[in-house]
Amino acid sequence: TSKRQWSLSDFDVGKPLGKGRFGRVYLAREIKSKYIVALKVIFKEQIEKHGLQHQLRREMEIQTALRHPNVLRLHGWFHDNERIFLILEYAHGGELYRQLRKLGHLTETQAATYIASLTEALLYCHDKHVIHRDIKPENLLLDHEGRLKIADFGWSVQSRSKRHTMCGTLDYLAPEMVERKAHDYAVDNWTLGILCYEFLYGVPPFEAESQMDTFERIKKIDLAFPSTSDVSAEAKDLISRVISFSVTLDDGFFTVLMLHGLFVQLLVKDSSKRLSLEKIMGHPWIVKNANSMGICSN
Ligand SMILES: COc1ccc(/C=N/Nc2[nH]nc(C)c2C(=O)Nc2cccc(NC(C)=O)c2)cc1
Repeated sequence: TSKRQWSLSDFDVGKPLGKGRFGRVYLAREIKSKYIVALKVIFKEQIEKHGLQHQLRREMEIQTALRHPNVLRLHGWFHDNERIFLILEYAHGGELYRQLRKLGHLTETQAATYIASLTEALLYCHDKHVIHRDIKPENLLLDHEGRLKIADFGWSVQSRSKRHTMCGTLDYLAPEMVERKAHDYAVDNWTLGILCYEFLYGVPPFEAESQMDTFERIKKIDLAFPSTSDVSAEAKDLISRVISFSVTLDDGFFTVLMLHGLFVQLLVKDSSKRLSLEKIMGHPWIVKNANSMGICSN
């Protein structure tokens, strides 16, 4: 379908699903096939104002090329004078963030299933040399079966529901990002550790009063597990291993030459160390708790 020339007249546009910084997302049905999609409308003027044309084109090329059950499909796109329309896969369950807020925290089966799905999606993306860099609960959607879908390659959609200041939050930034070091595949791994913690405890591990405090906590890897929660030792082992692994990568295997504040070069001495994603898939907590189909009833 992505080869066809689409236009707005091909669709019945339905209710708005949510608002974005650059436009809105609507439920829509392709008239001929009756196929339900999510139509994301982006205003060209907004994109031009922020000089994001090339980034948008790159994100669209990436997402069109990715085919994976845990990556939201971009079926195609079209534009008129003032708007760009993205024809996206519709995920009935909406943002995982909303489910997490509603439930407070997830069961170990749910958390392990989502982490396994995310890891498989990241293995696929990294295999295609795509680094998402922006994985947070707001960018994770659920389909009608509860299957996780990574959405928004680079575009965060402001949901209509009350939202924690995701765009401003530093909670998910890995140390190399916080210290403005070149990010790399390890960033996505790091974010998995953050998300796993948030799935099980309901809050990200380095949440703090101010941004500066969060900065400091990330740099020091000030990771604490509340004794009140009955989270299994295996889960804590996975979280601390993934987070400390990323830092090890940062300290031991990354040599980032920074001159005059510019990134000069990123040398990964031992690229085999990067494959921590496989290690996540083989971790006892994942093997024991994750649903192999990537689906788990609430
Ligand atoms: C407000 O309650 C909602 C419940 C479910 C949805 C489902 N959205 N599903 C989507 N499929 N493909 C895309 C793209 C989307 C989407 O962007 N959803 C979206 C956008 C903005 C905010 C929200 N908010 C929530 C709570 O899911 C969802 C959207 C809103």
